[in-house]
Amino acid sequence: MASFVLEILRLVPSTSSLLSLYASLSTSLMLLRNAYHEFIPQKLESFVSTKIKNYFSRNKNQPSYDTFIIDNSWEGLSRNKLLDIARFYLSSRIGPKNKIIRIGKFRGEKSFTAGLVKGERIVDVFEGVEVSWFFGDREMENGGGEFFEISFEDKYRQKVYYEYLNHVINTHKAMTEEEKILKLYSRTGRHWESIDFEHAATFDSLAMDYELKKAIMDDLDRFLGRRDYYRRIGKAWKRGYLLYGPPGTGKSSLIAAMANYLHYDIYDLELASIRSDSDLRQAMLNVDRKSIIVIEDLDCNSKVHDRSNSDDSNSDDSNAYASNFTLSSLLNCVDGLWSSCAEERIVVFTTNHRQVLDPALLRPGRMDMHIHMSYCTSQGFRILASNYLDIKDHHLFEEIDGLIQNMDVTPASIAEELMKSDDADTALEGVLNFLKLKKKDKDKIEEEKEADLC
Ligand SMILES: Nc1ncnc2c1ncn2[C@@H]1O[C@H](COP(=O)(O)OP(=O)(O)OP(=O)(O)O)[C@@H](O)[C@H]1O
Repeated sequence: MASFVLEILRLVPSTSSLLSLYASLSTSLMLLRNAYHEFIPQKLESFVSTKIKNYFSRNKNQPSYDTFIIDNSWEGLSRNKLLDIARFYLSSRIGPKNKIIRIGKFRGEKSFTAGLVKGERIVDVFEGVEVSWFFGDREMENGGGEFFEISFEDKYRQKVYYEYLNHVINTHKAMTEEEKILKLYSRTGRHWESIDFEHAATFDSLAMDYELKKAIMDDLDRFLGRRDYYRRIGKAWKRGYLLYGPPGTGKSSLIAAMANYLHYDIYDLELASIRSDSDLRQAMLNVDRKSIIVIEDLDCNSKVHDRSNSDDSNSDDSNAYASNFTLSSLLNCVDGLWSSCAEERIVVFTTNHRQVLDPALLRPGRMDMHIHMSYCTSQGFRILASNYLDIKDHHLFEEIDGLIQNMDVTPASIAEELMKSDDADTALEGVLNFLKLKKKDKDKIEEEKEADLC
């Protein structure tokens, strides 16, 4: 027995040999760790450790999550529309769990609007799948700024990608179409900003001849119903109108009537605010579908004046009118290659003096329809009387008709007279006196001219 114990003791390593084994083992481990950090890139290292963590967390029945990011860091000119869609969609998903929310009440809206605050999270449930949204803001680098993060269990990746995101887009579409309040956009800096557009003008209230009015409405109807036609003939689905005529003949009113008729938003593009060709392209590309882009008072923009009457015609670059943008760039956005990047929209140019515009803008095919906004006619006057006084006939109509036909008076000035009284007799007397005064002035000028000739 004693010899057996002695044998066992001999086999057990001594304390010193155990210590030296421990020392060599820990040295090897340290060397291994240093080599791992030195030769394995950090990205690969974190990938491996995430995978290991995921593996163990799965084994502990803890789900792993995937994340989609919606931001504006994409290369290119146009804004990521999913940002706006997400913001709008989430405003309808804000619930009691959100401790801090933004609230506001805006023109045209019956109740409050709620919005997410940056740094807040919101959980949406889609067909039993929990989707967590985070609204954040990065430094403004690479057009970054605001962003959304959508996180969900990785096993629902396909569902979120193919079904949930479409659900978000479709819900946004249905919400905006259902309670669509038209918007009037203008540019501040490099961005479009909007306010609610509540102009009451309609084709019914427009004082212009019936035939012209009908021709415009028919043209718009044809445009709306011709999506496939435009595809077939290989043209972008858009339409251009040039409205020309003296101030106060209703050019802006016609644009408002068109927007109300089509239910399109208006984008008011001031050429004076455009800084370069790329700025112009960016402005045009960031216009949504179902919109009217309005470029008013073209004659006030030196860049679009008739080149044949301009000193610039002798310059090296005959297209460059000023330091900001070129006419060719404008034309390109209207009906060139750039115009085909956006569809279902209408471009309206207005001018008080068509004759000073560059012929390139006026050549056939450039603008689909040239609409002359004329001085007030008898038909126009009847419409104004019906709008302002709610009357279809009056004993003064004939005398007023006789004067209006031979004079250059704008619908705006007749409208101003009609607004002076709610009483039809008084208001029409006012119109008559105004016209008689105008006629007197006109006769005097003609007499003076004749005298000069003699
Ligand atoms: N054809 C019209 N039908 C009905 N109202 C009109 C018409 N023309 C002018 N008015 C009235 O006159 C006001 C001014 O008209 P509007 O601004 O549409 O004219 P405009 O041609 O766009 O003028 P400008 O060239 O100065 O911008 C309108 O608010 C409207 O009340």
